[in-house]
Amino acid sequence: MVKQTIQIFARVRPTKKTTSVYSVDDEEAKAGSSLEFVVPRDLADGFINNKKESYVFRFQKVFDQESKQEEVFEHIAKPVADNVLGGYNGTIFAYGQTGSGKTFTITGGAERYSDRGIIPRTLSYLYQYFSQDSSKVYSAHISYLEIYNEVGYDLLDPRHEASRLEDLPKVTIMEDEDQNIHLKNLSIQQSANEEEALNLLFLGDTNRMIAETPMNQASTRSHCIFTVHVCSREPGSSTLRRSKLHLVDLAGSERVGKTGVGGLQLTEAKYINLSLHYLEQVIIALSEKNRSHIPYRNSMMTSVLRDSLGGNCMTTMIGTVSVDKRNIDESISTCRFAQRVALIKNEARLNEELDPTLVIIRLKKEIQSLKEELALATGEQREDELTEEEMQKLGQQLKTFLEDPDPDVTLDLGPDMRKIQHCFTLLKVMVREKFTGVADGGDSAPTPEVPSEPGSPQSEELKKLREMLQQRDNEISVLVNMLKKEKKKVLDAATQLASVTSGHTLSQSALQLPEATPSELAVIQDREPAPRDSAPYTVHRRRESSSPNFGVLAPCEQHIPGRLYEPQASFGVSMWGCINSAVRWNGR
Ligand SMILES: Nc1ncnc2c1ncn2[C@@H]1O[C@H](COP(=O)(O)OP(=O)(O)OP(=O)(O)O)[C@@H](O)[C@H]1O
Repeated sequence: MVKQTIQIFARVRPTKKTTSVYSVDDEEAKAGSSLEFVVPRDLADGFINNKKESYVFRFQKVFDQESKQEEVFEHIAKPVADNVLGGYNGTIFAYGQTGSGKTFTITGGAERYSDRGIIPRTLSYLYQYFSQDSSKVYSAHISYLEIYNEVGYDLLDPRHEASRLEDLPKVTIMEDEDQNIHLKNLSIQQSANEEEALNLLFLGDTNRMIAETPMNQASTRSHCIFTVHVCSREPGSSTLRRSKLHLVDLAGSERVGKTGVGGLQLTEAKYINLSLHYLEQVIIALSEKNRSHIPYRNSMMTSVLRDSLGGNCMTTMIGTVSVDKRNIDESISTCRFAQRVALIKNEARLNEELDPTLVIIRLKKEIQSLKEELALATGEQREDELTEEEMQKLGQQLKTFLEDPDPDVTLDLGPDMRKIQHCFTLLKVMVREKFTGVADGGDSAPTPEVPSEPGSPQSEELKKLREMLQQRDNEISVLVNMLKKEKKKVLDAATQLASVTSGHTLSQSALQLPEATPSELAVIQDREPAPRDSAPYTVHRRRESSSPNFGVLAPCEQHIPGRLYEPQASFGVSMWGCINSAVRWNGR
C-alpha cells in the first residue's frame, strides 16, 4: 500500500496583457515552486485597511504562461501513467474558473498537433508501453462519462447524435455491500490500439455539452471523466492487475452575477457551482482530522470520484489560473482550494486479483474430481465410455508425463478407474511399439523389458552394457570379414600344398568337415610338421566357432620354423593354427 497526499500543480493561462499581479518562484527541484499574487490595497476601502496584499501558495510545480503541453505531460501525467501501468489507480483532475484552461490542459487545443493535451498524450504513452513490454499481456478499455446538471450520460453512446439528451439512458450509481461504486448504463469499450482509443475520445468530445459564455466561447457545461481501464497479466499466470486512470475535466466555476448569464446557462451555472461546492465540502471533510462522515453522496461527481478522493488512488490536481486583474479573486480561490486538497491523504493499493475465468475452471475441475472420488469411495464406478475428447486429452497427458525428464513427475488422472485403465492400455501399446516395432499386439511378441527409470543407476548400467555390446558387434563383423579373406588364402595355400606333395587338390569343403576330437587336436598341436615332400596327407576338420573367437587360435601366434607359410599379417598368424590343426600329415 502506498500512502500519498494528493499532488497539486498550478498552470497559468497565457494572457495578452502584461501583468505584474503574480510571480512564480521556482525553488529547488524537490521543494517545488510557489505562486504569489500581489493585490494592492484599494484606497477606496478607506485608510484603515488590513487586507493582505500578498498571497503565496506552494505547489509541487507551477507552470507559467510559457509552459508547453509536452512539459505538463512529462511532469504531471507520465508519473501517474507509470503507476497505472504498475497496477495502481490514478486520477488527474483540472480545477479552475471558466476559461482558465482546464479543457486545454486535459484534452488539448484543436489548432496544432503540439497542443495535444494530457489525454491523447497519455493514450499514446500507454499503447507505446504495451507494445514494448513483452513480459506482460495488456488490454485497455475506455469509458467516457459526462455529468450534466447532476445527471450522468454515456458520451460513447452512438445514439447521442440522433436523440435528444432527455431521451438518452441516464447513467446511475449503484453501490455494492463493500461500498464499491458501479455505474449502470455506462459503456466500457475495448480499444486495441492508440487509433481506436483516440477515435473514442473524439466521439465523446463531439457529444459534450458546450455553450458560449461571456468568459469562454466554447465553455464546457459539464464535468467529464475519461477513464482508461488497464488490465495486465504475465503470460501463463492466473493473477491479473486491473487499474483505472481517471482524467477529469471539471466544469468551470463562474460568478453568475459577474458574467450576467440567464436562462439555461444560469441553470447550468447553478448546477456546476453546486457540485463544485459539494466537492469542496468533501475536500474540507477529508482534510479535517477525526471526521467520521465524508459527504460523498451529496453529488454524482463526488460519488464517482470517491476512490480518487481519500481512497485507493494516486491523485493529482491541476489548478488552472488566469492572471488577468479581473480574475485574480477566482485564481486566489482556486489556489486556496488546491492547498486544502494537498492535505488529503490517499492509500493506493496494488489492484491484483485472480482471473475469475481461471478460478471457475479450477473450481469445476475440483468438483468433477470430488464427484469421481465419491463414486470410487461408494463403489459406484462409471459405466459410460470415455469420450473421444477425453481419450485424446489422456493421450496427451501420458505423452507429457513420459517425455518429462524429471523422475519425480506424477501423472494425475484422478480417481476415475476408466481413465486409469485407458492410460494403462495406451502405455502398453507404446511399450510394445518401442521394443518390438509392432504397433498392435499379438501373442507371439516377446514380453518387453520394463524400462528403468531414466537417470537411475540401473539405467546407466544398462546403457553402458548396450554400448559395449554394440562395440563388440562391430568388432566381430570386422573380424568375420577378415576371417573370410584368410579362409580363402588358406584354401589357396592348401591347394598349392596338395599339388606340391602328391598332386591332390584340396577343396574348400574339405575345410568344413566335422569337428576333430580333443585327442586329435592334441596330436595335431604337439606334432612337428613333416618335411615338405613327405607322404600324402589327410584333412581333418577343425571347428570354427559360430561366433569367431580367435582365442582358440592364439597358441599358434608365433612363427614356427619349417612351416610352409609365413603369415601375411597378425591375423594370418592366427590362421596358421587353423592350417596346423586342419592339415595333418600322413605320418601321424
Ligand atoms: N496554456 C494555454 N495556452 C494556449 N491557449 C490556452 C491555454 N489555456 C487555455 N487556452 C485557451 O483559452 C481558451 C479557454 O480555455 P479552455 O476552454 O481550456 O478553458 P476551460 O477552463 O476549460 O473553460 P470552461 O470551464 O468554460 O470549459 C481556449 O481557447 C484555449 O485554447
